Amino acid sequence: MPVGPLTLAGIERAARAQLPAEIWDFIEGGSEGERTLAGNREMFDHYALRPRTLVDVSACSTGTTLLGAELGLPVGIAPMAYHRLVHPDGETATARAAGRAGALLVAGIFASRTLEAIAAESAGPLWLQLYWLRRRDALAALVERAEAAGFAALVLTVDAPRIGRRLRDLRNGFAVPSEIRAVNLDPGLTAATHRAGAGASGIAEHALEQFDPTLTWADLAWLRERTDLPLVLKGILTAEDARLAAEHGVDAVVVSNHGGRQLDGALPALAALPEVAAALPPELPLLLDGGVRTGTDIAVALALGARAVLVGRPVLWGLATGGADGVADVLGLLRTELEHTLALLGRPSPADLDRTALAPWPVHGPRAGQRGP
Ligand SMILES: Cc1cc2nc3c(=O)[nH]c(=O)nc-3n(C[C@H](O)[C@H](O)[C@H](O)COP(=O)(O)O)c2cc1C
Ligand SMILES: CCCCCCC(=O)C(=O)O
Repeated sequence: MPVGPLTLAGIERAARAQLPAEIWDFIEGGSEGERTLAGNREMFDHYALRPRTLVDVSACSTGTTLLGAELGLPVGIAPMAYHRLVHPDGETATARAAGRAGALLVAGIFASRTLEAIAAESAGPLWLQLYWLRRRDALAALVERAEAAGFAALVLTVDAPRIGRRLRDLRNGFAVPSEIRAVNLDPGLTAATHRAGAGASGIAEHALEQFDPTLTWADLAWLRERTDLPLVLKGILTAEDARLAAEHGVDAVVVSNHGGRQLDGALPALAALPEVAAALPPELPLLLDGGVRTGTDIAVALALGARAVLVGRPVLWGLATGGADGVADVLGLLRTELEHTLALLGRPSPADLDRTALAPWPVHGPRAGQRGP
């Protein structure tokens, strides 16, 4: 009897085999030389775990709380545009799987299913990610709809005044197929997304037209005036910006370099985590995304100060290969791996993880291909 994938890498292989090359490139790719994309993964190799023994681990739990909500595991689904690129059900299937697992779902402003349909399928905490659009009326309308649909927080992405130079998309002349739309936005607003010639990217063209690059800290007040929902900033990589975020009263911060898709050469997310954690008041929830692929990775991020992690591409791999069941497989594997890690590390719950769980990885040299069978 065939055994299903035992790691996210197995699901990745299956997704790659079935997706059209230009969609694969859009999902997997980073910007420019993809150094930050690679660095996100490599940074996890800098840490070793320090297991404690003779600890009762008969009842390990992966649960945590985040902005007042209970999570079954300290994992959320990162906001990603257009889930329908990989599966006809799109974000509603993702929402179903997140709810089943007790994971957070951060729906993207460029979701390809409506906010209301996503909320109807969602049984767990649901946040909405926003870009700072020039058309502030469209943003205000979205905030209102998100509140009405039961979204519990807003996530403003602050690392994308424009889209990074994604060479794969430029080579492919990538444009989003016209039948897949950002249905929560006016079609006039997103038209450029669907056109691109050779050497151009519809995504980048769209962002140049619609994203407002004048966004500064002072603009956060505009959002605050329109909603009582908690405000989360995504895309913070420095202590300076973490301090400013706290001073401006944000409710949580996501350490992120956008999965290596924006500023190439930017710090790997895990490398930025310690300085951001040190700069924030301890009660302010901190999340990390970028390169999280195993339960061990989650444990390392939590030990360095994250309350939870967001996972991006692997969710689209799962969605591509099995719809809601495929996403459930991804979240289930992460939970299984994290639970094993906690038990063998002698830290029975996420709250038991701190810097004492980590040491520098003591062996130098290339470890390529040593990630298991
Ligand atoms: C296909 C794709 C689309 C994305 N779309 C968005 C988006 O609309 N808004 C956003 O804030 N981040 C977006 N991201 C970035 C993710 O939220 C997240 O920061 C990143 O994927 C995390 O890294 P990982 O994929 O290595 O887990 C996107 C990422 C991918 C791969
Ligand atoms: C034209 C829509 C812009 C979508 C941007 C999605 C995104 O952030 C990404 O990383 O890709």
